[in-house]
Amino acid sequence: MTTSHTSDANGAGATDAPDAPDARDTTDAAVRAELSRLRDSIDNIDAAVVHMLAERFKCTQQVGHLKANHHLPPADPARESRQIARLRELAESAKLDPAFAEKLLNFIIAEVIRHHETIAKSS
Ligand SMILES: O=C(O)C(=O)C[C@]1(C(=O)O)C=C[C@@H](O)C=C1
Repeated sequence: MTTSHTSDANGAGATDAPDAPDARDTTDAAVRAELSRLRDSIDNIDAAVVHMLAERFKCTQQVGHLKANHHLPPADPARESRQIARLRELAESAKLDPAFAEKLLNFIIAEVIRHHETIAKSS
């Protein structure tokens, strides 16, 4: 930003020469740097989530084959209840919304059950 401002959140800019960098330029640069730093961490976390999910699905694929081979049902609601109770507790102690943790686990498990059903049909 190279023009002067009549006012801004810092109260800066009103007395700047038209083409001089003002306080808002400095703030913008600092905010952009902070945003970029945080986004780098978010990208790393998203990558870790994808890798962890890929590992989880590798395990559940094996469970799917085991269940199909032994004529076990794809879903195990009692196991799910224990997982949800455990995850809600973990979420609470990690200051994550337990309802969100439960929704996320249910979303993942629904996909796993779909995979199990596909495996069972094809075996
Ligand atoms: O543990 C099992 O029996 C699974 O099939 C895995 C899993 C899960 O994704 O965690 C999926 C479906 C079941 O209803 C319960 C749990």
